[in-house]
Amino acid sequence: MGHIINGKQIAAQTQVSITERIEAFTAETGVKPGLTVVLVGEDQASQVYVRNKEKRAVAAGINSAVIRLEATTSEAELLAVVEQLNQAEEVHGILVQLPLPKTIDADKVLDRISPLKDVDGFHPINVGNLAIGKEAFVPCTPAGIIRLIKSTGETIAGKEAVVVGRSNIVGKPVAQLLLQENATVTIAHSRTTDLAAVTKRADILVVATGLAKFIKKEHLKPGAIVIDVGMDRDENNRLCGDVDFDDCIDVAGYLTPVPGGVGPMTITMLLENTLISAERHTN
Ligand SMILES: Nc1nc2c(c(=O)[nH]1)N[C@@H](CN(C=O)c1ccc(C(=O)N[C@@H](CCC(=O)O)C(=O)O)cc1)CN2
Repeated sequence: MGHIINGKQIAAQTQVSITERIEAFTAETGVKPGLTVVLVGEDQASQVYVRNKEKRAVAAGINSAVIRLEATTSEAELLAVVEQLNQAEEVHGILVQLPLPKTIDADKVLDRISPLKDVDGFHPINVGNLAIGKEAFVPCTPAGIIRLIKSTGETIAGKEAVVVGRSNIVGKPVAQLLLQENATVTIAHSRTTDLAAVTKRADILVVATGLAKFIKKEHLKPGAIVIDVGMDRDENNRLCGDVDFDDCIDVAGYLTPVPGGVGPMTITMLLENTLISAERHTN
């Protein structure tokens, strides 16, 4: 039976140490890290995530604000809000919650956020700096994934890592981070022929396909560390991941559950990025 990686517990422990660092930073500088989240529209899941971000930011000692805008907000109006936040001295981190309404070009908005306040790590300058190993804001979900892998105590250097999925938000950045940790990295995707032959090589398998219970035990190397980034619905409309947990738990060495795996780490890493940004903005 593989070990379950308890993301909820690791996120809570990590939040305690970030809170202590924020306390020390504020005591030394008199500055409270500031985070503003912009939420456009009524997407139910986004509302829950944004409320959780606000609650956890406040608990960590961050000055947290949420700007809620109507679903009918135009792209120009949203860009003007981002511009104001770029100029606001007390705001160290800006996050525009995704998805945005279809009437708004998300890339255009993300590109307008100052790269120095881009705590999501989605701005092309941060993406580029991450790729060439320079100082960058690291996207929160990929950063959390690396922490979860490290929590197993296994070394990453020299291991075969396979990432299934090539999105800009998870697949590509997590591959970059694994490469920085000296893993041998393969990115597989929907056009990969004989996926199981590729995933079976993986000592570390990160799955971000968006397909419910897509990865079965036949895809795994016995003992592998398996990180499930999926947030899908099963046949009973229950939240599940891209990995068939019940099928894989006896073959994997370590496996993240859904819920309670990668998701909780995303918000923790956002708090850390906000602290890092406040430190960089404060001399
Ligand atoms: N600007 C951004 N937008 C979005 C991001 C992001 O990183 N930046 N990620 C997701 C949503 N998200 C945070 O914003 C997020 C998703 C899920 C979780 C989480 O803790 N999930 C729980 C389950 C929750 C449930 O029951 O529905 C879990 O996995 O245990 C946290 C944050 C898209 N948008």
